Amino acid sequence: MALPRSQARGWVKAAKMAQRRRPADDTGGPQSPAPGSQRAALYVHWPYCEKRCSYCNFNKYIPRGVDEAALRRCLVIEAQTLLRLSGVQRVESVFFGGGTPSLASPHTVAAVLEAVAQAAHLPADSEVTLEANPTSASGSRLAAFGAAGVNRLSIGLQSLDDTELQLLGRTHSARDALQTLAEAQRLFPGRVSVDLMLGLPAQQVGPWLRQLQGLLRCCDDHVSLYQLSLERGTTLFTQVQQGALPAPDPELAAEMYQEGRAVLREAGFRQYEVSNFARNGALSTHNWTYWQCGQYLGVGPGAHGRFIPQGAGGHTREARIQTLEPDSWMKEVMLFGHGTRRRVPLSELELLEEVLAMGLRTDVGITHQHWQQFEPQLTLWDLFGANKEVKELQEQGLLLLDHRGLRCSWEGLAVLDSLLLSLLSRLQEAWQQRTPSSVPRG
Ligand SMILES: C[S@@+](CC[C@H](N)C(=O)[O-])C[C@H]1O[C@@H](n2cnc3c(N)ncnc32)[C@H](O)[C@@H]1O
Ligand code: SF4
Repeated sequence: MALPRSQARGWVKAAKMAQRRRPADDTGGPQSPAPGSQRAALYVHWPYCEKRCSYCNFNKYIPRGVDEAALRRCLVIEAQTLLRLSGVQRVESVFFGGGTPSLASPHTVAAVLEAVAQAAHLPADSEVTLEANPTSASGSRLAAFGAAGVNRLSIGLQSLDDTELQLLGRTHSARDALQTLAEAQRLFPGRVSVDLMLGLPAQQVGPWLRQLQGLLRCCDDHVSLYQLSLERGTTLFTQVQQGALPAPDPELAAEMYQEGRAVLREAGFRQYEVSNFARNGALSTHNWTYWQCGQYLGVGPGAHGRFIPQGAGGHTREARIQTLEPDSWMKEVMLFGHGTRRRVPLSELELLEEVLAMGLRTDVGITHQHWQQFEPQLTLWDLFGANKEVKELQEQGLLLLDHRGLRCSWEGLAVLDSLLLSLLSRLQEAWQQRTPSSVPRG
């Protein structure tokens, strides 16, 4: 029986949501923590923002007053607990995301890093990224974050057009954003990323491309392009629903994306993932771990993690989700040492679906060696070598299956969602055809 399309779509969405770095070379990726190894990446969620942006439905809160000392204590305790539960001994990267982590005090960032370094090995050259909003990232604050251990910045520029920034409910102007970008590059040369959105209501291809070209004249070596996803419950969604704003046009958004990636390629950027572009090897090590299905620990309200807990048979990887609301999360951390709200053991098939959906987001795709780490018996050739739909996708020049493994072509990467539906269906079909005795354990 094939995978129901609705379930396959769930995976496509999950893989997209995971958008969110030591380079190897300009064709491969960084080494990611292997499945079940004692290495992991660590994500820390700062749950507060100054103001709600009109499009954002991330787990964030507008505080009346933050007891930062208490929050810091809880982040430290939870990081220590999850490192102990996972048996992780080496942390390859740390990512402070949010919310707006550039609103945190650099002291909080330093305290979390110190706790991680005490509980595990945190190599001196580990990538430590902070998401920064222009309004809370003055030069002196960025320098203080650098002194606290941050060595990479991801700046939420979103647009270089003040009218669009107002529509998005951002607290900064294009000028603020460019000033922050210049200061960031002075302090973290070669390690500054910018997020640019596309597909906004009423946005046109030409002006947006001129924004991108303007950005390329002053940006560093990493750019993320995010297509607006109109999320229920946001102000923007209501404005569109009530007719106050035109609905984003998916065809225009697709055109912006196609033209944008061509402009970035022309400027020497490698599209190493569906939304991410880097030159001079400036890939995100941390995000690479997600796409390669390495282990990661998620610390803070609403953070997600994937790791094999020690002592519970030691084989099954779990998806962990921390309690969303900061005050409830803090109470749980003080009581239990962590605020894990849900632990979901991943079946072997679910893990393979993740390997497929996440790996194909990258230009490297899934190498045979990588696949074998997760599934030693059923090879990529066994699965897809004789499949009619896969053959058709290869003939259309969208997919490649060869001695290296399975990956999208340049054209295929732009339409990954439609390819994934067929591939995930084929994986589930093959899985169900196996006799129970041939299903590997571990
Ligand atoms: C959740 S924010 C956190 C970092 C920071 N607070 C900021 O605003 O830049 C991370 C990125 O997610 C993207 N994002 C958030 N909501 C989105 C949406 N509805 N559609 C597309 N991208 C979105 C934005 O581009 C943003 O840069
Ligand atoms: S986009 Fe960033 S700043 Fe805006 S509400 Fe979301 S997390 Fe906060």
